[in-house]
Amino acid sequence: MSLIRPLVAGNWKMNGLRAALTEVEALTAAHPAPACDVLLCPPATLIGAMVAAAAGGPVSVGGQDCHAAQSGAHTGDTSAEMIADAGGTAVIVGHSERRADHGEDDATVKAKAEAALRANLVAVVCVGETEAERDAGRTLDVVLGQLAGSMPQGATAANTVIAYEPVWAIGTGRVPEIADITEVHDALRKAVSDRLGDGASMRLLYGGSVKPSNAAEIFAVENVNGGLVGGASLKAADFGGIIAAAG
Ligand SMILES: O=C(CO)COP(=O)(O)O
Repeated sequence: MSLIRPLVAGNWKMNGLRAALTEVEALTAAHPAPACDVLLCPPATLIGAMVAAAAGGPVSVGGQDCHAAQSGAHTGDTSAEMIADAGGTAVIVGHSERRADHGEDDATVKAKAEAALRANLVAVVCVGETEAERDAGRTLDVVLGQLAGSMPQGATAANTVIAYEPVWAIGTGRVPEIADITEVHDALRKAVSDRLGDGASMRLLYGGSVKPSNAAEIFAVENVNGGLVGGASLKAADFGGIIAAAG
């Protein structure tokens, strides 16, 4: 890991009722001053309550998705402005589960990322190849293509984070070889540096079966600046172990 302050982000996906907020209190008590930024993205129903539970501590709160529009006739959707109004400071866009379950293409993800910036949220833009794409030797093509198509206009190292999440590593316990993570993150670094004036300091997260037991090795990769964590972000003990590894 480089001099960039790492970010360890948790994506609770469709998990968590109010009772789970005790995990945030436990995390804050155990890690009052971590050596990385910490973000938790609960379901939209919990954003406001999590902001309250995390008050005064190091944990920032974000959404898992937003609509591209600010408001309007979009039943069931949440705008970036609503996430900000609830106290959120970031939003994940383009997660592979959104791309797969809701047919979101790069143009949709880009519009959502631009909505995030419009609302002064940090956009966490996800990219990643499927197993078939990796087996076909297309990993870099796919990931760099998604990056080019999903990057918001106006992106800077301060307002945009890229998360590389190989689809086949999500929730499977399978993690790419360190050499493979290195190859993709080096390519992402070159791409953001070529495109943005301050791309050299943009945070590039790895996601997919990050655990306390493998986090230190992954975070030691030069162009990995933290992680996007699913299952292991649900419990303070696990997530705390990953936060400690980012120090
Ligand atoms: O999809 C992920 C985070 O967005 C990764 O999920 P897991 O950490 O459960 O593999």
